[in-house]
Formats: sequence, C-alpha cells, structure tokens
Amino acid sequence: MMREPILAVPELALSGISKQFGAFTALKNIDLSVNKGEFVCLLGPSGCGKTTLLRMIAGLERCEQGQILQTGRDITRASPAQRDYGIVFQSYALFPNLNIRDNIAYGLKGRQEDKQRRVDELLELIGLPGLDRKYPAQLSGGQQQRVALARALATSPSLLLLDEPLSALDAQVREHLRFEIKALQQRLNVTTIMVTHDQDEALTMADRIVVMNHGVIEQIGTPEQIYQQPASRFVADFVGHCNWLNATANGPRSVTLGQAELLTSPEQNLPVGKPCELFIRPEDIELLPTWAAESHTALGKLLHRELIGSIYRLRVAVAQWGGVELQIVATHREMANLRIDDGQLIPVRIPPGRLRSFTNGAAL
Ligand SMILES: Nc1ncnc2c1ncn2[C@@H]1O[C@H](COP(=O)(O)OP(=O)(O)OP(=O)(O)O)[C@@H](O)[C@H]1O
Repeated sequence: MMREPILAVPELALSGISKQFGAFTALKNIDLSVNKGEFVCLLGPSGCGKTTLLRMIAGLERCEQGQILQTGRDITRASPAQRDYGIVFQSYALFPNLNIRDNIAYGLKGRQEDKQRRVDELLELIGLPGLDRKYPAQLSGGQQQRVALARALATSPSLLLLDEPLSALDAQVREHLRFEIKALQQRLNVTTIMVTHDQDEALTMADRIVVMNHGVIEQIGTPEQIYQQPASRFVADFVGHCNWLNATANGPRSVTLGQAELLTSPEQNLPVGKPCELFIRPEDIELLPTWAAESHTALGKLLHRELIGSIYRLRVAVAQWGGVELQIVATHREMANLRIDDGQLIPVRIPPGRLRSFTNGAAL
C-alpha cells in the first residue's frame, strides 16, 4: 500500500507577511519556511526590511497582514512572552548593574540551585567559566556578546534570533565568533535566524540565505546557490563581485562582444538580435601563460593590480572585446608564474559555461 510521506512541520512558517509604516511599505508579501535545526540568514542592504522581519517573528513589531506559525501554532498575534525564542541584539544589551551570573540567570525561573547549575552549564558552553562575578563593563565586546548568547539560550528556546550580533565587534573577534556561534548552534541543534548585511557572515554561517531588497525576498538558497546561481542582478551584485559586459545576442546562447563571438552558459535563452548584459565572476576569468589565437581568448592590457591579502585583484582592458575593463582575481602563484607588469599584454580566457545573463528578467 502506498503511504503518504510524512512531512515535518516547519519550526517557523511565515506566509504573506507585509508591513506598513504609515504610507511606507517595509515588507511585501514575505513567505518563508524554516526547518528545525536550520541556520537561516536574512541578508540585505540597510533599510531592506530584515530587522523589521526579525522583530515581527519576535512579536516586537505588530503583524497586521499575513500569518506566523511556530511548529504549527499560530503566533501571529501572540505577545513576545507567549512565544518561544531567545534573542541577541547588535549592542550587547546586558544589564550593566548585574554581574555575568545574574545577567545570564535573568530569565530563568525555579529553584536557586537549579538556576546556579544552568548558569554554570551555560558559562561552560560559551567558554567563559570563572567570569561569573565580573560585570559587563569588565568584559571585552566579544565576551559580552557571548554572555548575551548564553542569556538568550538560558531557557533552551526552540528558536534563536540574532540581530547583527557581530557587527559591533572588530574583524578578528568577529571571525572567531562566527565560527563559535555556528558550532554552538549545531551542537544544540537550535533553529536560528540571523540578520546581517555582511555577505561573508551569511556565506560562512548560514545553511540557507534569504536575500532581501526593498521589502521583498529576491532569492532563498544555500550559500552555494546564492553565489553560483544568483537569481537576479541585485543578488549577483550584492553577494560577491561581478563583471558586467554589454553584448548583442546573435543566438539563444551566443553573443557578439566587440569583434568576438562568445558562447554563454548552455541554459541561456537570449533575445536574438537584442542587446544583452552578461556577467562573469572575477575568479572565473582565466589568465593564460602563453598566447594562442583560440575562441574565447583575447589579449588584455593589465591596467592595475591591487594586493588584497591572499589574492591580487587585477583590472584588465580587452580591446578585442569592445574595450571592456575586466576585474580578474589571481593568486600569488599565478602572478609569480606570469611575471607581468602594469601596461603589458596578457592572454585572458572566458570559459563559456561561466558567462550568464539576466536579460529577459529570468533566473538563468
Ligand atoms: N518604527 C518605524 N517607523 C517608520 N519606519 C520604520 C520603522 N521601523 C523601520 N522603518 C523603516 O522600514 C525600513 C526597513 O527597516 P529595517 O530596520 O527593517 O531595515 P534593515 O534592513 O534591518 O536595515 P538596517 O540594517 O539599517 O537596520 C527602513 O526604511 C526604516 O526606516
């Protein structure tokens, strides 16, 4: 006998969420489903509505349109206290007059010994045992955010909400904490939604990224999908770097760029005879050690190089491709092998499978 598959109820299901602030529409018809144990990042530029969405999930912002279900329970109109979550804000938001132990224990109920035990467990969990008698001002920013995390997790909520928790910290602490938060989240298997405007943070931490722009969701996908198959020009530009090439389609998957004919990735369906805009990531363009006149290759002139730690970012002008200035990424080893100076010519190649377009507005 055929059985219906048992579909797990999502930990959180948002449907048709919209939000107006007076005449201003901050969110438009948001649908999002988050599974148990998932780490989801809401990513987008300032003002795109990500914090508003997180605050609506927390019940800190009224939801007048749409529905919010937590494990199937309708919490659309529930007060924050009636919902089951812990939250960490950007600024540490610890009570300055309470020591670390009392800060973490703040939301805990029950017997004193149980609370003590739970706080000890949490201090161990965040790697700060022994600091319980200190006051927030005596801790570094990174330590304070770890305490805020312990406080949010104290009651073992089924949902952890993080509102730009790392953005006030310096770069080194931020990178370290990224890793720690992710490891802790996986260990506890706590469903987590984090707001960030930092693409690296989203790419390194999230199981799925929700890219938002002007109150709408542009794309939902794994970090690889978002980076490798962006669904719109906005996503392609916001996550990672892009070269944009103005060409004319001479076939559904071929274009004329300057004096050259180039093939694009196989899944394209370009508007034949019309102008179209193509994109390629800087790291997808190849630098060749020797020149051979082949299709998809041309000689470019190195205009400028910039060392960015482990890589070089190059600017290369290609006359044969209509004078387009390409941004190309090269490793130290490549640069050492190529032995090229600014102003010199270098063979470059565009692999056909890497050239894509959003012309027609479709995700290709
Ligand atoms: N209480 C409010 N009243 C009026 N407008 C608001 C209110 N809260 C947010 N907004 C507006 O809604 C838009 C979305 O704000 P939101 O804080 O959600 O953006 P964000 O993507 O989190 O950006 P940021 O990272 O800058 O906080 C902004 O234009 C903001 O000015």
